[in-house]
Amino acid sequence: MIYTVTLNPSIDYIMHVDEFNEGDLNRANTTYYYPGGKGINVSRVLKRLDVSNTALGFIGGFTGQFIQNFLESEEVQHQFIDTDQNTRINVKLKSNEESEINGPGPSITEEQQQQLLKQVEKLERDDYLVVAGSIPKTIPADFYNKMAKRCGERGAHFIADTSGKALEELVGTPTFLLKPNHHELGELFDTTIDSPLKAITFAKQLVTKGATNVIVSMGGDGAILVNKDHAYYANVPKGEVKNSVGAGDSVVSGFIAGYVQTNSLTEAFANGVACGSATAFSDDLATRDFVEELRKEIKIEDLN
Ligand SMILES: Nc1ncnc2c1ncn2[C@@H]1O[C@H](COP(=O)(O)OP(=O)(O)OP(=O)(O)O)[C@@H](O)[C@H]1O
Ligand SMILES: O=P(O)(O)OC[C@@]1(O)O[C@H](CO)[C@@H](O)[C@@H]1O
Repeated sequence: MIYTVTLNPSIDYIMHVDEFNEGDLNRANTTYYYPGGKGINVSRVLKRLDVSNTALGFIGGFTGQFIQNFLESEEVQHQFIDTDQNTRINVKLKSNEESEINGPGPSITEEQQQQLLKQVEKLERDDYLVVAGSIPKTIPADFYNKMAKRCGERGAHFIADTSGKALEELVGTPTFLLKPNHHELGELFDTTIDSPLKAITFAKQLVTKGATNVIVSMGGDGAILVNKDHAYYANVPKGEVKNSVGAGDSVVSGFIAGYVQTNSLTEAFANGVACGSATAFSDDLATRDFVEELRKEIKIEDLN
């Protein structure tokens, strides 16, 4: 089974405003409400790719109820832990530029954290656990490490898509896949990643320190996948970017779907990139047909 973890889910409130003027009354012409949080996005896209999975994490209040109803309407399984407080609402403002305001989210008690760790202890050999998103302030920054350790003990694959202190804490911990974008990788090593070759250099350091595979997505400039034997580069398809929210998460979904369906890392990587672009070129998340269409445009090169 594949499990995703979202410690701080959200309703993503998407507002399209023709021309946003700071300090003025602005009126949106279209708005959308989607369940959000990186793990939940990974779950929704996996389901669209016919890969059954279960979403874990903390959820609460009327906003949490909306997310659960939405996931049920899409037949995404979930086993969330109730937080008593409202799940946050993140505002995604789409005008000439894309701006985001993410809420802090509810407080998570020590007891609730233990409940989640207990769920992870039930994982079985060859299961997958995907942790994705930031760690809220009330949870220690090394919380993902505790999950990674439990996965290791159970023989399950641990995958992380996170940034900042949470990513820093994971360096040196055995992981099946880390998926930073080039900004997050640059921040980790206090440098600017401005080319695939530079991304490969720093991704290799993560491999040396315990990551089996590292994918670095670089928006419209392609992506790399590095492991101890290879350094692959993938181009991205051409198209109009409508929505970058969830594009990185979709890379993770496409990779996992490709890997469990074909057992080939290069096929998984290409599928991941196709899936990221299918989301970037859509209003909501990628659909299976669109991923298949874009997959044909992606070529993988081994740069090692
Ligand atoms: N301009 C683009 N053209 C084609 N594909 C794109 C473009 N921008 C993003 N993508 C697709 O989305 C994927 C993820 O993009 P990016 O590297 O920006 O990740 P991210 O910053 O983690 O995403 P997110 O916005 O979800 O946090 C890319 O690997 C690619 O497949
Ligand atoms: O605050 P975090 O956890 O860093 O990011 C949360 C978030 O911005 O990431 C997703 C897109 O990747 C959105 O659905 C969600 O609103």
